Amino acid sequence: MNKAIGITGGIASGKSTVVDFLMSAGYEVVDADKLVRSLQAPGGQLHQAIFEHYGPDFFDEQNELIREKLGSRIFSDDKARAELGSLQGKIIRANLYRLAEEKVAEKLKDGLFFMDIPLLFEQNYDELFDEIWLVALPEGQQIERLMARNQLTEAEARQRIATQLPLEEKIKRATTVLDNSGSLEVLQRQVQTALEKARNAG
Ligand SMILES: CC(C)(COP(=O)(O)OP(=O)(O)OC[C@H]1O[C@@H](n2cnc3c(N)ncnc32)[C@H](O)[C@@H]1O)[C@@H](O)C(=O)NCCC(=O)NCCS
Ligand SMILES: Nc1ncnc2c1ncn2[C@@H]1O[C@H](COP(=O)(O)OP(=O)(O)OP(=O)(O)O)[C@@H](O)[C@H]1O
Repeated sequence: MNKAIGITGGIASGKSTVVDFLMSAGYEVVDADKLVRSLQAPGGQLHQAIFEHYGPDFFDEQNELIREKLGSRIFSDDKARAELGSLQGKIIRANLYRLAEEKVAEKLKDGLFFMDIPLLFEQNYDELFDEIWLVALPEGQQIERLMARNQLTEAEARQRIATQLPLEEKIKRATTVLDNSGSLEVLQRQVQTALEKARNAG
């Protein structure tokens, strides 16, 4: 039986960067956002429900969801975000649980299974994991990195961060905190240490 490790953190905190380290070290990592995107693609379990609720204006000529448009809608409106949660929540949850169950039973490097799952705490996925690694950084730096990566204004970046659980709350629920306020090398060393601990904990 593999050990399941959830990797989480606020928007633009550095989860994908941690995942890149793990994957280049040969570990398998399931990406929850990617799974959600496949469910939202034409023919996927969520596509029809989103189409019926939001209408054709939210889809392009290829019938693909215009993600930035739906993102702008839900990040600026609490009610719209809650609605999207009720529309998608159950199906996403069932698929993530199924995938985790499958992976935990597979033969994997060092008996470790990782899932990159941004909304782990907000949507209460804690019980799926033996360990939870939180990628953390001060809000000022998070805003800077988010603005640079997504070409957002400071107000837009702050608004997105405000839709997520505060960092202090996440720290309380994490088993390991990876501080990403320094260089990539410093982050990588913390990942190595966390990996050694996870392997030794059996
Ligand atoms: C609204 C959508 C279509 C926007 O797509 P887009 O490609 O612009 O963003 P992407 O999916 O890459 O998400 C980027 C980041 O935004 C944050 N985020 C996404 N959804 C939410 C939300 N409902 N509340 C708070 N933060 C969110 C996460 O940090 C995520 O990593 C998409 O984010 C979505 O369907 N969100 C719901 C996802 C969900 O419920 N996932 C559950 C398992 S993590
Ligand atoms: N230690 C670091 N120093 C400088 N920039 C960094 C560092 N770590 C990550 N970044 C940059 O910050 C941005 C956010 O990192 P990354 O994409 O890994 O975050 P994420 O948590 O996966 O984001 P999201 O969940 O929003 O997709 C990226 O542009 C990345 O290159």
